Amino acid sequence: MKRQLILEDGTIFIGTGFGSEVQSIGEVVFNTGMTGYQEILSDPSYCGQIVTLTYPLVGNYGINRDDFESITPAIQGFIVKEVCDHPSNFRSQSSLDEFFKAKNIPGLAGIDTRKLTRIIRQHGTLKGAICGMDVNVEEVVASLQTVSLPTDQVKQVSTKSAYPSPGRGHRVVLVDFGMKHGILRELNKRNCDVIVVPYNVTAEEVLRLSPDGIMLSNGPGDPKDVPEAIEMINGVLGKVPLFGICLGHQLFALAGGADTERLKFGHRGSNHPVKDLATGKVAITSQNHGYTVNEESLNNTRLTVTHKALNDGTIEGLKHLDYPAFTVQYHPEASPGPEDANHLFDQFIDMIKTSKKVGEEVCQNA
Ligand SMILES: NC(=O)CC[C@H](N)C(=O)O
Repeated sequence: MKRQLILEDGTIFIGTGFGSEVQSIGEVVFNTGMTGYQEILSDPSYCGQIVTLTYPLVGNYGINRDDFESITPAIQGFIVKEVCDHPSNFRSQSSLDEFFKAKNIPGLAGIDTRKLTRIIRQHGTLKGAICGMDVNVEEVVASLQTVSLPTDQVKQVSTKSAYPSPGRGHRVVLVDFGMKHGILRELNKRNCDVIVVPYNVTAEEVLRLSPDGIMLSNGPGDPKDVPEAIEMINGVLGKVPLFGICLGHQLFALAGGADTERLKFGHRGSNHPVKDLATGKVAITSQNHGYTVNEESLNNTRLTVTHKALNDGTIEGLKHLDYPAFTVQYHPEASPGPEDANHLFDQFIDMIKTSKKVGEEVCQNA
């Protein structure tokens, strides 16, 4: 069935609908990954957004049991050049069409997604609506121009209550701002005794769980929409080693007194080069973010830049000068994407071990 994408600047793309036939609106963003569509569409950081892929044929290996990054996708819509109706893979359980119907998410195929991407690159991220052909386009454009999108995305996707993911190793409190399951998998692989907690947990509640380390997850939206997390981070900083990813990195920066700002069209893909300023080594990383830390705002803080993006020079990593705490803007858990940065989870575990050792020595000398 014919359906369309209407952008707030009045551009229209007419294609064929798949999945649900509901009308939806959201921020239209593009991802340049050549594979990994299941992880992308189930990454909670895309909550409230309509995602388009620049890779032209999507759905070939279907949807399987194993590759989800969350239980239910939080995207507002999915736009591809060509959707595969008959996936072929031993793991495939359903096609994209069947999956999106079951999840009540609209899809649009048959449009020039690279042209759409160029428009977004030129104008910056735009709001858009996926709808049928029977709407009044002028009215839709006018409402897109005036509507404000929700700001409670983190609340929508974070866990409602704490739950354990037990292990025999270090206890890690993982603050779920819209966590990709890949982060939990990486901690589990390292035998961590993980407790996942909601986004609005207080510092006291975190410390009462006696963590050896605190992990701040990725998540959707503007970091400034989560002030309770900034307060929590300041309450735990210096008391327990801390590692943050993506939204966790941005919140760490805000807690440290720095500022964040919106990027024109964001970084979303699986091949973003990032330089480690200490070693000069470049990692190819998986990324999905629309905000970044403002470099000048770091001037009077105790935070220092550890990593930079090679494409546009934006900040990709920070560490605290006084406390065991570091964060990255990119995704060391990949899912999807290259695993060049996976060692950062080991660095976190090493930081926990060192802190424990220092703590023991202090106790012995007391
Ligand atoms: N993946 C993330 O955690 C994204 C962080 C934030 N929502 C941004 O878009 O910049």
